[in-house]
Amino acid sequence: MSLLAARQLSRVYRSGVTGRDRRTVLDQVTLDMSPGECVALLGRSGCGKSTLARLLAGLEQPDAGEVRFGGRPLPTFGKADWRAFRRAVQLVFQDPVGAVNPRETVAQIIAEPLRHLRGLTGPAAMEQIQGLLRAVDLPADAAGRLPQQLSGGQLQRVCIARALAAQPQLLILDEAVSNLDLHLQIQMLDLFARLKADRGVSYLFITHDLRLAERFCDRVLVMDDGRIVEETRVGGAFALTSREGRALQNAVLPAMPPRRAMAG
Ligand SMILES: Nc1ncnc2c1ncn2[C@@H]1O[C@H](COP(=O)(O)OP(=O)(O)OP(=O)(O)O)[C@@H](O)[C@H]1O
Ligand code: NI
Repeated sequence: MSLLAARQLSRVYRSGVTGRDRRTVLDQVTLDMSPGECVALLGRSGCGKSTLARLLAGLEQPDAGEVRFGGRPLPTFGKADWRAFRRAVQLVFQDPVGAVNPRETVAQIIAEPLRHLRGLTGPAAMEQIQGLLRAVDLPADAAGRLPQQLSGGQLQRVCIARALAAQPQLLILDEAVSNLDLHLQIQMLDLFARLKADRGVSYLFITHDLRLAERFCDRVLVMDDGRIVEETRVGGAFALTSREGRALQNAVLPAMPPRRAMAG
């Protein structure tokens, strides 16, 4: 069974006054995610990871190819199907400031998907909001604050809570934990791992840190210049062999805490 799949997905951005300058940002990308699977997507800045994430989430249309959800191509969806898709596939962006309305409180931000996607309002919604804030390690009184009253890392966790509020089947994390300190990154990954174990949630985890990918994911995809150039299962001493993959394995990164700290 396929949860979300991309078939020969291409995206070309046009620029210049006449739109004559064309840049192929995604070049026939094909991938398949199974329910409950956790896939890491790595590759240098500008290789097309975020573009692929937006296409998979249905936020942008491909120039060629298609995205399929549960075996059906997205363009054939009716209105009710779109709502179900919105609920099933959530995306968290790297920049939390651009992803929220600055005039809404944290509670209002998280209440949005609860109301629109799950039909929850009033005390039932408030209870969910408090539970979600606890899950992302924010204090209960954060509910009444505005985005500008939070740190970048706190606002990022609000965005994660908002995505979780939909109870998605697939969470696309576009460097969604990269701006958090390592301790919090691991805490969030523990939370995601629990949701994976308890509810079978799947993840597309976009990162620059191969070690986090290795700890958290079942499979690693390496992108280079709009293509997936390498794919490998995680486990044992796996080696990446593409030019990009080798660069990732040789990257010098800050020290990780010991593995048992992951569970804590
Ligand atoms: N809306 C757009 N119009 C034109 N070009 C774009 C647009 N969005 C992205 N690009 C270009 O497409 C390429 C891929 O961008 P993308 O953001 O997908 O890369 P990325 O792998 O996510 O990079 P990063 O690791 O820095 O986030 C880049 O060269 C970028 O400049
Ligand atoms: Ni990106």
